[in-house]
Amino acid sequence: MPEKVTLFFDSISPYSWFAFEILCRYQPVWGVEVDFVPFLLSGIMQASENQPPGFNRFKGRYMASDLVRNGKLFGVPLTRIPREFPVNTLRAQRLLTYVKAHEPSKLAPASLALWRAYWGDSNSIDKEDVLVQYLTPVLGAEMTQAFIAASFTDATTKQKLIQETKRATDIGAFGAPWIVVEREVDGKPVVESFFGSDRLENIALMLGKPYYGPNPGAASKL
Ligand SMILES: N[C@@H](CCC(=O)N[C@@H](CS)C(=O)NCC(=O)O)C(=O)O
Repeated sequence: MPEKVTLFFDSISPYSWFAFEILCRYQPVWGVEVDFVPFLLSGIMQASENQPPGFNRFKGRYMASDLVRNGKLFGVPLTRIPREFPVNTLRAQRLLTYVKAHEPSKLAPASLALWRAYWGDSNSIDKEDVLVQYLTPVLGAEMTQAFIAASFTDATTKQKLIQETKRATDIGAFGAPWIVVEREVDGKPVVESFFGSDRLENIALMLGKPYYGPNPGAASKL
């Protein structure tokens, strides 16, 4: 059984952005299979009877500075809590689900573009013109228009997003990023879940892989 890391994410979640970036950097270092899976955090919150941390004003205030500090630590251009927060990411997550199904190699750049739009540039990703602006450099103008139109109406995409959200709930997810690590120990499959972008070091330890901090490329040049 090959080692596999599955990252469930929603573009509303800035901590998912950190984990996604770091996992992209470590995938070639660790040589493990990585699967990025768009899900719907609002569905996870509902199913797990949890609440986004920002709903508590003390946690919300702390998060605002924690996020900017972590952006610097991880080398991710998160600048501030977006002007319009939260936004509904149903359209964005359906669109990423559609991209994964039809143009899988574009999932990572498309996801990163949406985080940059919302958490970097404070542009609301529930707006079609924002999706067009940020995805055109990734998919090209024609494909962007076609994918946006199709993903909003396609029944398979709608079902897939529901299924993936349910799959994460069934594994025990209560937040994002939700990271599932599959490996074999003594010939038996072992599956473990991790919550948060601050668990990459634990994952490295579990997989018996090196961890050089959030930017392995920079560390190797030291
Ligand atoms: N300590 C985690 C925090 C991650 C986090 O707060 N994620 C939010 C979404 S952006 C969440 O789902 N929170 C649920 C909870 O705190 O129970 C990290 O550094 O990544």
